[in-house]
Amino acid sequence: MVVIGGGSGGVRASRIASGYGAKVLLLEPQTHHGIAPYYSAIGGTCVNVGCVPKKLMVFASRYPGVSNESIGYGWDAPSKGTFNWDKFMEAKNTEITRLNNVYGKFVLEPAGVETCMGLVNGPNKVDITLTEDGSTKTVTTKNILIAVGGWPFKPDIPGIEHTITSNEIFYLKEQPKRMVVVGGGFIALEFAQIMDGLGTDVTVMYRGDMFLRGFDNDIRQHLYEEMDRNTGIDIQLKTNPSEIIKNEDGSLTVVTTDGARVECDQVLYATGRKGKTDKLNLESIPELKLDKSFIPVDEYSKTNVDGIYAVGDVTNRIALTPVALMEGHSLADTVFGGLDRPSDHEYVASTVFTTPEIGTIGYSEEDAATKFKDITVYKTKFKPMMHSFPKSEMYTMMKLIVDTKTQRVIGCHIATDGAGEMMQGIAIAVKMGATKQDFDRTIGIHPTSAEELVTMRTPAYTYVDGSKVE
Ligand SMILES: Cc1cc2nc3c(=O)[nH]c(=O)nc-3n(C[C@H](O)[C@H](O)[C@H](O)COP(=O)(O)OP(=O)(O)OC[C@H]3O[C@@H](n4cnc5c(N)ncnc54)[C@H](O)[C@@H]3O)c2cc1C
Ligand SMILES: NC(=O)c1ccc[n+]([C@@H]2O[C@H](COP(=O)([O-])OP(=O)(O)OC[C@H]3O[C@@H](n4cnc5c(N)ncnc54)[C@H](O)[C@@H]3O)[C@@H](O)[C@H]2O)c1
Repeated sequence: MVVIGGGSGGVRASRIASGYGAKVLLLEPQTHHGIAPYYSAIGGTCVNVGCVPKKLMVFASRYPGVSNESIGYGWDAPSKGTFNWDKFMEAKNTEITRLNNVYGKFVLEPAGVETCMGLVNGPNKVDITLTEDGSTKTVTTKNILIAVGGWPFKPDIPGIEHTITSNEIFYLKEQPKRMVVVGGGFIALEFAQIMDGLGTDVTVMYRGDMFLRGFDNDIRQHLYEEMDRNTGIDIQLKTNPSEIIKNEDGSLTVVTTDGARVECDQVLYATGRKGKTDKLNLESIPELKLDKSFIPVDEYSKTNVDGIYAVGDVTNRIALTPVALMEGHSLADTVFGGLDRPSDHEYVASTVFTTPEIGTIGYSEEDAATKFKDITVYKTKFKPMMHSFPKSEMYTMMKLIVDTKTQRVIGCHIATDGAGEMMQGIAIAVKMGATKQDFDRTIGIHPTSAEELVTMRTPAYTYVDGSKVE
């Protein structure tokens, strides 16, 4: 098998397939992270310009909040300190280089990885351009796995070339003093909060009524209120830029469709990602079905052409690292391990690493009411001990959505500190099919916020035949 793309899905599929005795060649343009044109390297988006460096920035951004609250716990007013962008970025780069080296030793060396661009050239042929010297060769193979991931999408408006994406933010030479973030998904909200925490003046522009479309509505509203009250972020809903103007002093002016103007130093576009298929020479397999930039696959990650598979973000299923890992693993188990392993995308938990974090699994209240018709909703909002003692106005929200007929918990949504860590355990229970009674007979851990999940006894309201009954 030739695997094009050494990210989460490609690396996992390669390792498992070669464990079954398959001859695998894995292609990736860089051994180490770095700026344009690739940004990514072995390990993929997650390790180089995604989950990992992002989470390091999340950690960095939360110290001022902790320091502020410490006053309520009896600490004399701690110095606010200043954030040193250069120092952080240097340490971040060293850490990502360390991870690249780990991949080199444990993935590149044993798995026969070529550092090169791979381009398909028909159903069983891949052209390889070596990164080192630009020389080319062609290999023939029984199976091709396309695991090239995604790339940021930016709408085509005047001045868009002056803006950055999540790729560039990890390599900015200096911390912007003022920043506009465009979008209302995971990346926009995470970076808005990161940069606010680090001391940048942030404006979020989201074109819709409320950000995080598709998430539970109460949780979206809750996050909005928490961000509005506890951060300096100027959240502008129903707002979309129409033009970006570069001024003589290097600053930028964002002009919105309703004529407003916001001055800033950087504009971060986080308006979604497309599949990175544009330079893959897919024209060489005209029979291969595409859905715009994405490659549709069946539950076994097989395309409509025999011997060609795709996993991860490029398939436009669920764009998360653990999902790409599962897809790559299942594919290798099925094709090389003789097992029947369809990918399983039901009840996948995820977390938006804002403050508070938004941990979620299963159906939102709105989707559950449409699909299951009769549901029972349990809901709580409270000030957790950690924030109530220092008199901070920071609230937690937790919701359980239960299928009334079977009593199965079909959705759980948590907005609180550490929701990601909390949600992983809940995800096991929900995936196993736990009922509300299973939650009820589980003894809480005291004193925690999480114990609320097993002590919510009275329904907030129900839905009967899809309609809300208070
Ligand atoms: C800013 C950001 C933050 C994120 N945070 C999280 C998070 O907290 N949690 C989470 O679960 N997910 C997160 N994600 C999503 C996660 O990174 C992706 O879902 C995951 O990396 C997808 O894996 P993949 O294998 O499909 O592709 P990728 O990891 O993108 O790997 C694809 C690889 O293919 C290589 N490639 C592309 N074209 C070619 C070619 N022609 N030849 C050879 N190689 C090629 C690329 O260089 C790349 O390294 C984040 C994403 C971003 C952008
Ligand atoms: N914590 C995590 O697990 C995490 C973090 C980051 C990214 N991710 C993954 O990466 C994916 C991509 O993240 P993302 O934030 O780029 O995408 P997204 O799909 O989550 O959000 C894109 C946002 O841009 C808006 N948008 C789209 N086109 C627009 C346009 N023309 N003008 C204005 N706004 C526009 C959308 O309304 C949406 O709010 C996520 O869906 C997620 O699966 C996960």
